[in-house]
Amino acid sequence: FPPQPDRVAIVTGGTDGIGYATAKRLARLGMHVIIAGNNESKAEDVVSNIKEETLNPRVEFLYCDLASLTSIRQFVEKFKMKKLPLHVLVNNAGVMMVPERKTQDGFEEHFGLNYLGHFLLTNLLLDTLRASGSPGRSARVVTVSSATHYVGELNMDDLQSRKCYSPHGAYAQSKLALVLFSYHLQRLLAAGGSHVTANVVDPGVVNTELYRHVFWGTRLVQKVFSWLLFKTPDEGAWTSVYAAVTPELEGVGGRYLYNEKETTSLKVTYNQKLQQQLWATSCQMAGVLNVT
Ligand SMILES: NC(=O)c1ccc[n+]([C@@H]2O[C@H](COP(=O)([O-])OP(=O)(O)OC[C@H]3O[C@@H](n4cnc5c(N)ncnc54)[C@H](O)[C@@H]3O)[C@@H](O)[C@H]2O)c1
Repeated sequence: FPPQPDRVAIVTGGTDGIGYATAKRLARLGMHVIIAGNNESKAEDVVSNIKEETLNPRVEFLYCDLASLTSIRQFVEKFKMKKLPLHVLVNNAGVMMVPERKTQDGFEEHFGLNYLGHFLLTNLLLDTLRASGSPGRSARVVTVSSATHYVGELNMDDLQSRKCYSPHGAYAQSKLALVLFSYHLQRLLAAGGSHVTANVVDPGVVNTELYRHVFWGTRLVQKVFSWLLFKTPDEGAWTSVYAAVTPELEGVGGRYLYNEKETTSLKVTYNQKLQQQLWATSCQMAGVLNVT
């Protein structure tokens, strides 16, 4: 990929796993990388490791708890005080199959953190993204979903899974919502004529700590056969990095990417009415203006 010395990126969850590998790769390309995360205990080591390995001094950590709408707003305020442009936003952070619990604002955790947190973050950063994209050099929103979205169901009457909670179902719903979000965002951006694109990526099955809440048997398989069945975090980051910087995707949005190739997502994700419905509901939940 071409060097990106004058570009700025935010990577959520960039202290671990795929996010860490993504942040490091973008830093290696010369980007100013801001890691947005809640893992403060690791932040200092992570930042100094990336700086050392990439010889790029422009790597920093800014606290952002995606399970708190207030924290997200504070993060955006702090970021905006830096008066930096923003060329790439990687919505990467996530949790998987956690027991039933709620975010600070009372949303089911997968929905609230994986989906709604990124929905708010992206909305609050759209003005900066719009101002930073230019003809032939668009700003990019890259959202990390998962193949799990293929078995997801969006339950508009019970987005918080109150009637019946299944950790897998709630994770799948959050990843499905991210695909719908990304497609609708792309349509909004294109309709507004802005030089910002939105794509969604599936990293594949990657050997990270995301699996900490799954059944112990699966954990065992991960430990023993990771070399055979799982991608490394560096390999898992590849599609995110591709979507963030490849010249092949200049001006191109609304794609679902797996192994750096466009592929089709679940049929229902192309339902524009549902995309719009989810967007409108999310605006209410996150307290942002619905501009559609
Ligand atoms: N690992 C896989 O096989 C796989 C497969 C498909 C999709 N994904 C997706 O890739 C993304 C990255 O996952 P990973 O595998 O690197 O997992 P990981 O557990 O290694 O990393 C997740 C990151 O999210 C951050 N995070 C968690 N809660 C947060 C919060 N409240 N606020 C801010 N940050 C928070 C963590 O601190 C961590 O940095 C996730 O969105 C996940 O759904 C992973």
